[in-house]
Amino acid sequence: MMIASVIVDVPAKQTDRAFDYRIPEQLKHVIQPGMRVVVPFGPRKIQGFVVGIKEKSDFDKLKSIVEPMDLSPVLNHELLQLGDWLTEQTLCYKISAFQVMLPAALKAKYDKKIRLANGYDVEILPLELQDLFCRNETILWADAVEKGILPLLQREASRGTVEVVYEVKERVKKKKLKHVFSKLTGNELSQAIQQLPANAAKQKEVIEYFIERPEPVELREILSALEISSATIKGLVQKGILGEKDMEVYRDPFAHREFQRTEPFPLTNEQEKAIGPILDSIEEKKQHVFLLYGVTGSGKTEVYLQSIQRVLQEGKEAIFLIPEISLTPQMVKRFKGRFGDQVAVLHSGLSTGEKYDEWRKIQRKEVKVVVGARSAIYAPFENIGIIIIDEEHETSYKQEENPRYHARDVAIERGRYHKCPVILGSATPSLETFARAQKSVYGLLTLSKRMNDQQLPTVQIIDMREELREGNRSMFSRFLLDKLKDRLEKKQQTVLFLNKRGHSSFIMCRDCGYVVNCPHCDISLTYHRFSQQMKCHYCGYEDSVPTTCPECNSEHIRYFGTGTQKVEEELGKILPEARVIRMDVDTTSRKGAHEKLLNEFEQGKADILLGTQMIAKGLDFPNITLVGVLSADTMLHLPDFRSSEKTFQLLTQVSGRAGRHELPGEVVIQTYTPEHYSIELAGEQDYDRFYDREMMIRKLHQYPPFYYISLITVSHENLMKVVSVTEKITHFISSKLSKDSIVLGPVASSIPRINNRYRYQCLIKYKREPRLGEAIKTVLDQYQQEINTNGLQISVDVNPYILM
Ligand SMILES: Nc1ncnc2c1ncn2[C@@H]1O[C@H](COP(=O)(O)OP(=O)(O)OP(=O)(O)O)[C@@H](O)[C@H]1O
Ligand SMILES: [Zn+2]
Ligand SMILES: [Zn+2]
Repeated sequence: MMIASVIVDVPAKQTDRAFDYRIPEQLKHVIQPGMRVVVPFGPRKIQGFVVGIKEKSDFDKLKSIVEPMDLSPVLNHELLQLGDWLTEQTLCYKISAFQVMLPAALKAKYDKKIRLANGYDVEILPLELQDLFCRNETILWADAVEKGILPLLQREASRGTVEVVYEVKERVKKKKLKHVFSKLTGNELSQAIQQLPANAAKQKEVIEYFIERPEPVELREILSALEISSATIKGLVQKGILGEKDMEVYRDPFAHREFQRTEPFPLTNEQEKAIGPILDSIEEKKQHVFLLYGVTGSGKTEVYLQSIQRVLQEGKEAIFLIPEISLTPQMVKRFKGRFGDQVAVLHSGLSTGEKYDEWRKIQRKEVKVVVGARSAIYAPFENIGIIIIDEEHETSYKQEENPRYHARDVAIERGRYHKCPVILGSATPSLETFARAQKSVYGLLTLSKRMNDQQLPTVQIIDMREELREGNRSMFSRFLLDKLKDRLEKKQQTVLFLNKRGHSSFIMCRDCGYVVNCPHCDISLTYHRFSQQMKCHYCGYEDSVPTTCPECNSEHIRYFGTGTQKVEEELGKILPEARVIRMDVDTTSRKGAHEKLLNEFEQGKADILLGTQMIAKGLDFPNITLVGVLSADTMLHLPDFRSSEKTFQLLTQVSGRAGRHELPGEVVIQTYTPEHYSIELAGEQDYDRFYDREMMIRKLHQYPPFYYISLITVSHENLMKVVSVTEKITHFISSKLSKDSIVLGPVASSIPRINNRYRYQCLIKYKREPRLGEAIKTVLDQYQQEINTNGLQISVDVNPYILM
């Protein structure tokens, strides 16, 4: 008898182990480790992953596998092992570890069918199958099971003649939004304008919009772009000029694009020196982790590209990770330009189905390079030759839900398996990584000069308190304003950066200082200009903006904070001649908008690019000679020991956008705390001194990289309950650890209540605690009953990036 060990799709403590199932005779040669199967579990039939096959079981009465869900394994041997490792490292359930490695389509609801693979004729199939495929383009999986032809199909699948397709049900991920489109041709529209009454200015504006851009547009977008109400559109719909329909908003922006092929540059001396050890490591087939520490614009990307090229020559595959926010069209162009259609791109703009298609290209070895954000680290390649993590310091590489993994750790683990180099690249490495490079745990490769031999841009720090004292109440210092005017005259471009992170716009009473908070969470509500609503970002609570202050009845209660729209308005007043492109979540929510705006800026259609985090990275335009940072310190005051590091990194990245080509660059940083070392040293672009300074502080306060930390957060509706459970946990953990470790708690989390649940935490700092994982598991076991029945929640984050 053949028996399969199966991890079932029930993420709970009691089911977090393999269950044995009998493999029915007719599936004996079908079932393999790494396949998904349907198994009976209690009264239900659920999905599971086969993790092993054996001949004996300790149990006698085994149930049988109902059917397989795949023709070939979706998780290869390496990824199955990686799942075990993830479980150990992040203390998550096995099933969560497997699921995080797969595209959403394989988790979702779907219709499963089998069809002839592209380029094959029915004649290639055995007779029994020919008949079926002659009559139908696809065969339902369920029918194939019933007819008993799965083994036949499987043989064909391994020859590549048939394939399984999943049709993701619409409901799952695809988002449909109301779009407006023109029912008339360009000429007809022009005529229609003539026929409108003279006072229909708004309607005329809409028609002009469609003459310029005939494609359908999302309703919400045109309303905000033209600042009109939906009544204007309705009027045009009634006249039969426009139509409305629901349309899918996701599209692959690269689908129909031709990419111009580029050739490798001859490397500079510095680049040669940096790439040498990487190429050696590829040659020797040895795992090696490198930090490529190169200032902005020093040609890191070219080093990545040429390393990948070597890997491809060896017949191997490459994974290139980049933060979602930097996964710009420019970056994609550089990869597709060099490697053509050997590149798969995984980004959040793809629909579930499109992501699944890209994943399948990887699995079927149709591509050799994957470029993508965090989850692309699980690309199912089997012969990896290099893994590269660009902007390795970015915190988005840490997943903030279970399994709480860091892509850097996964990369190093996979590199170990494949015996290949792992490259961590940054101009501002994380302290953890730089410290390891200093201790030679990682190889240190340095690019200290910019490509064009230009100096790094000069940086001027402006004290905004001083401005205020001298009567300047504007959000622009006089110095920055002068520079802006100067660039306008010279017809050079400026990037204006507004730091939004940790800086939400809230509603405040100017008379009494009252701030509107969420009634369920101890945090202020965020104002959403578009819907004119206030929203809680933690529980979703929504309310309209009060017209008078609930505290003092004053009418001076309003939106506070500097949004990009507000900056744009102010620019319009002080520099009316400047052409401004604004990039933020509002103007880039539509697919392709991001690229379109950047293209316009590149083509010189604007003088100033104004934006948030999304413009801090990756821009490489020759005409940018000035970068202005409007609010440098908003992030400094977050309750997070990494806030100085994040501020330094961000300021350095933004500054790096200026003067990357022939023209020299200049940076102006406005701040209320010019004396803070992370701002001062970002001004000097002196990473090394920042590193020394910050390391001293980390050492003093016993934080990473001197100590590891783990965070346990307890939450419950009853405050007393939370405090007492956290206290017990703190005691228990302390008793299990060595005296060199520090256990802090119980303390209230920095957001002490979310969705009416109180939150307390216990923070553990340690250098080496092999028994910590076990101790935490014991805690979870002990409270399992309460977690299941009375709503207690305990979450564990090993190496947390968010401490709130
Ligand atoms: N060897 C080379 N010869 C000529 N030009 C090069 C060479 N290497 C890189 N470049 C060009 O120099 C510019 C900067 O290089 P690149 O964008 O690779 O730097 P980077 O270090 O990745 O920058 P950042 O991290 O700031 O985005 C690019 O326009 C690139 O095409
Ligand atoms: Zn008030
Ligand atoms: Zn809330």
